[in-house]
Amino acid sequence: MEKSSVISMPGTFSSLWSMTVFFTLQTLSKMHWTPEHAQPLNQWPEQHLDVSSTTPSPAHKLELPPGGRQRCHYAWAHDDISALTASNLLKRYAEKYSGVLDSPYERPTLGGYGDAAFLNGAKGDPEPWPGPENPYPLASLHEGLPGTKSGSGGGSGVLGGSPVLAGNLPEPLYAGNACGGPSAAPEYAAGYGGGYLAPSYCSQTSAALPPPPPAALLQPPPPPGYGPSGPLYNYPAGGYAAQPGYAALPPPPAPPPAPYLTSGLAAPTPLPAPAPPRPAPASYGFQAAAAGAEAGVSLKRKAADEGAEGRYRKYVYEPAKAPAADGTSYPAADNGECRGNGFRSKPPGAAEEASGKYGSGVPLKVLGSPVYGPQVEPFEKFPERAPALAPRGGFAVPLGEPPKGVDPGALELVTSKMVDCGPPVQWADVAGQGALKAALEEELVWPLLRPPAYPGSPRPPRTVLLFGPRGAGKALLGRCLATQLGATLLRLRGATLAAPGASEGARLLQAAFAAARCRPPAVLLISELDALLPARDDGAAPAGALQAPLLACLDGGCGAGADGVLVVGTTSRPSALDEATRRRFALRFYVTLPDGPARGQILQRALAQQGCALSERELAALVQGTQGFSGGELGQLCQQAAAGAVHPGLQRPLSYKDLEAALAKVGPRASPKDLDLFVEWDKMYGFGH
Ligand SMILES: Nc1ncnc2c1ncn2[C@@H]1O[C@H](COP(=O)(O)OP(=O)(O)OP(=O)(O)O)[C@@H](O)[C@H]1O
Ligand SMILES: [Mg+2]
Repeated sequence: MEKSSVISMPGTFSSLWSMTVFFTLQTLSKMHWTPEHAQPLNQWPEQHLDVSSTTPSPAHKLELPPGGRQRCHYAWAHDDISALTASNLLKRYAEKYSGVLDSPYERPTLGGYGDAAFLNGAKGDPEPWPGPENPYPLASLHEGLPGTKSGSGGGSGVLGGSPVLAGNLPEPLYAGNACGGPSAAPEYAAGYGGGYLAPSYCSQTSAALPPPPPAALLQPPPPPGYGPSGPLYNYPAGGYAAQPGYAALPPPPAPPPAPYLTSGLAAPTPLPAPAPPRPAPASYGFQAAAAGAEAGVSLKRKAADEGAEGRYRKYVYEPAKAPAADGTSYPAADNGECRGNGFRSKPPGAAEEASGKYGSGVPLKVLGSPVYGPQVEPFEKFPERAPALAPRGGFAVPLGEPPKGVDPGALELVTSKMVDCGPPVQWADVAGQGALKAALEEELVWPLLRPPAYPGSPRPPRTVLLFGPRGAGKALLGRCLATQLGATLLRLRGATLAAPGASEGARLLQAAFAAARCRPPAVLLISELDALLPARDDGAAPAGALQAPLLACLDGGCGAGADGVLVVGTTSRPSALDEATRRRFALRFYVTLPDGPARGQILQRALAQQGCALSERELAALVQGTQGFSGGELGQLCQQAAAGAVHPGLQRPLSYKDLEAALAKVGPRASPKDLDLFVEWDKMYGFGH
């Protein structure tokens, strides 16, 4: 038997029907295709099955890709069926379906047919065919066939199936389109000759289907505002509505103050009579240093500057008080005995207890430039006091003997000239610098006063470097440290030591360290430390011959290695310190210029000393006009104003006009560049606070 052609069945028929026609056509050997076969399948019932040949006609040939065949499993006719069987089959199914074939019908829409029945032309089971799943909704079959109309014509398939079929065949077989595609089928062109090839080739549509969408399109759609064409962040135009419970959010923090601008008092309204023009201090950059220095300050320490309650309240600058009734700036000693650093009969701890630990009720002295000089007392007259004080941890050591090798004459000179007998300085006496004061107390004073936690516990630092512009209060803080430690204060000036020559300076230096060791606890305050070192910036004079003795003494070679001595070095030229010297100072803190509020406090206090009280507006204007002034320069300003107010034969109180006039003569010395260098050095070598 000649190889039969491929005969596929309409997809809209039931499997039974397909098998019937299939086998009928299959077994009618020697049948030949006639042009009648090219008629649409909906005309089949009216036509006889005049199949006389298995030779495929051009209309039977489908250009189907292999994939389509695999997926569709359409039937292949073959010739291994006997003539008898074929005859029987033909007879049987012709009888069975004669009524069907002969009856007129209406063309239903394809949507009424199931999609499982004709998935495979050879399988009529209602169960789903275990073939590959179609991940995408299939397009209409006809879109993929040659000669079909594109578009979504609403016509039914050619073999859309008759209502008779629909009624006769099992329900599940007609649940929809055989291919699972859209139920609407386009109409075919009039000349289309593939009546047999009508839309039942459901699986073949996979080849003709448009390519699957890209994977990106299969993703769930992004939320609004995140689409590729949408804006990156879809902020509502008017901002987010207040959420319940979040309505009272505070406004975002203000940006940090601009460099070199005051962050303190508000700019006052201009005064009626402006001062004569002076090199504008407002453009001065002094606040950059403060801002940079305070960038990393903890809130805890910042609270000190803001006058917060609690343990840091003691750092708050005390308001100005009038001088003592007797006119003396400092309380007279009970017995006139100088114990160094202003200590007299009462230890600082006792004074604190009497006046409240954090300064409330402290009998204030008037600050400003102290009018005292180092009060001298012979070494032998040092009072006994250390044992009487509260336990001071490692800092309280028994009196030491003068170390051997120290020149007794120099020792005598040091003790007579360098012991500071000025008044004690409390934290509250230093305006501003809250963070620095807290850092000094936490990292220096407390560890020194606290008893060692255990034998062999690390030693607290014994050296600290305070660096910053001239007059910023470095020495004042050194004095304050001595007060807090209840220590004898010995003050040295680098320039003074270097002046008499290298050998004499070295002798004095060693004697100072030795004297400090003899009277523990002691604070040795060495101002202008850079004067002892080789000049690095300007290449000028001092040969730096004192550097070696200084380093030796700092290492303990001058008897200063004892526990009871704290060395405080200050400098306004930290860049002059080489690494060896720098390393000798365990702590390095930047003493910044006073900010606006601190300037106001210093001015108030200094002016009160002069018997001058400015109005709030005048004081604010003065604070604004003294940006970049150090504490020392503010004191000079007040002194200059006071000098201007004195006329021969006329003594009048100091007024704001005098201060304005003084502003034309006294100005800040540190330039913005200097301040930037401090900030840089602090970043590199400082400890921050
Ligand atoms: N924060 C401050 N509060 C109160 N007074 C201050 C403050 N800063 C400076 N002063 C006053 O300014 C004057 C100069 O201060 P001090 O001698 O401590 O400055 P300094 O930094 O040591 O200067 P120098 O680098 O020239 O040695 C002192 O009279 C001091 O009382
Ligand atoms: Mg000083």
